[in-house]
Amino acid sequence: MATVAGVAVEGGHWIGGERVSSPATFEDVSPIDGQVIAEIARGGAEEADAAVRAAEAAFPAWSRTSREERARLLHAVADGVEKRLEQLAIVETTDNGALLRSHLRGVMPRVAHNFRFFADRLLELGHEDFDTRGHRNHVSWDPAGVCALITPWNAPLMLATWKIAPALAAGNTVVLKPAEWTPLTASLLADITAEAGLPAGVFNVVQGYGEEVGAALVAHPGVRRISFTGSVPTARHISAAAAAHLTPLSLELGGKSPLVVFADADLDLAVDLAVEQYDNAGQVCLAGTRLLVEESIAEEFTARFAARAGALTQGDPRDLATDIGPNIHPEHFARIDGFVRRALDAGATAVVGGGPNTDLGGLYYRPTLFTGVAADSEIVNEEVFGPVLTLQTFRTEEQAVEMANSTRFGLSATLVTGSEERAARVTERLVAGTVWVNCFFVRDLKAPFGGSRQSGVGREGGDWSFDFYCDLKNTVTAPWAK
Ligand SMILES: NC(=O)C1=CN([C@@H]2O[C@H](COP(=O)(O)OP(=O)(O)OC[C@H]3O[C@@H](n4cnc5c(N)ncnc54)[C@H](O)[C@@H]3O)[C@@H](O)[C@H]2O)C=CC1
Ligand SMILES: O=C(O)/C=C/C=C(\O)C(=O)O
Repeated sequence: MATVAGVAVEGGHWIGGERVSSPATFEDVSPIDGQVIAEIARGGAEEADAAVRAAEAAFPAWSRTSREERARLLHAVADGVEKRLEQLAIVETTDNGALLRSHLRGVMPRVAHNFRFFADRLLELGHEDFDTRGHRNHVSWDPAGVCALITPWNAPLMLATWKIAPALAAGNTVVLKPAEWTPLTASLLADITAEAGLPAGVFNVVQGYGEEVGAALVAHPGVRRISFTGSVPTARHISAAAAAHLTPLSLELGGKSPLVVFADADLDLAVDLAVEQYDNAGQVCLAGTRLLVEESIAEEFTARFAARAGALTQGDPRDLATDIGPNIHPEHFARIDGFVRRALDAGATAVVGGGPNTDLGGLYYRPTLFTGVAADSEIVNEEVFGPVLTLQTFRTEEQAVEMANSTRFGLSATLVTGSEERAARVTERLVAGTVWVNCFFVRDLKAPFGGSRQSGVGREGGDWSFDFYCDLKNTVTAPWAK
């Protein structure tokens, strides 16, 4: 048990409704100041197996629990999240360095909303009936079984509960493997589910490294669904493991999304939206990191952007006035810096930032904007996952579309334009799971969410989540004899 920012957090796994330790542990380090904040159990194949078995044992009763009761319990979990919102927010900030302000105002309320939304959606989920030559077709959503959920560190509890809530609502049991850099809020969530009255084994957490407990979990024959959010290389490993048992999987991966600004745009709005892409120190998969700006306004846009970016406050994420906190980990910081150095070596110009924030030290990287970047350069095509944007210009709508679609990713795209007709024309041709027009990150959980190309496989959200987490069954019944 550790005390993090005054909150007691268990470092063990949560398996079958009990805390379980492992012979080995690893240190959880805060990106804010490099302090070790907790010792966490380092699971492996044994713990993955124990968690899947606990989830298998809990499945028959949970899958037959009425929809109303499942929904009630998920609302009770949401109540627990809301009751402990401040604790969850400060623990998450201490663990991953994202802004306390965001956790308090947006992220943790969204965590509660994830549970409430899917609880309510479950009760609305209809069943389809139709006739074929007098025979009745009845389509039902049957729970699939044990779901293995593997999640990243950039928005740990929000991205985990976005999967946990629909998986549980659908009548499945869950084994969650949070990222090893941010294990803490998953552990607090285990306490909250127990307090809410979720039966033992319905929700389990295994802690540890991806290559160890994560790999064992996704290769387990008892797992019926795998949902993963993270990087493309890890997705390849997980897909290969899933192939062995033909386990259905959902992948939400990285991006290199365009933010396209046309000359007819409201320039103040365009600059606001562009600066917003530094949110979470650039560690947002959906971020529009490639600014594509119509040539005639590029000079003015760049000047205004530089002024706005220069006024951002970088510092301790626990301070509510801070706009940009630290990046997650020294390894990740070095990776970001590598991208920036190679871009500079290749001749790019840093009109904003261009290196670590040496005044603050630690893991603080200056928000950076590059111009003079080649279309085929690394910095334009590879995901940095840090506060690093590029700016390229275009002359025609055709060219803008071509540039927007030019990477191997297709997660999101943002358009800023004053023309409704143009927005419709361009949107139709963009390869992206989500397109925002004159806005960014407006999310309705009813909407399908996921990526095209190498940004993902499949969609979750709304009824698409139930489609993924269930085995759809069609029962065809002949007319009964009268
Ligand atoms: N599309 C989306 O919604 C999002 C995508 N991402 C992407 O994730 C990346 C950053 O997150 P990271 O945590 O660094 O990604 P990552 O792929 O390294 O790790 C994600 C999770 O996978 C686990 N893992 C690693 N190797 C594994 C293996 N062999 N088997 C099973 N599990 C394994 C890790 O322990 C962690 O829990 C970025 O590329 C980002 O774009 C991040 C957030 C949202
Ligand atoms: O809104 C969602 O469901 C997913 C959002 C993704 C992020 O916040 C992220 O990758 O940072």
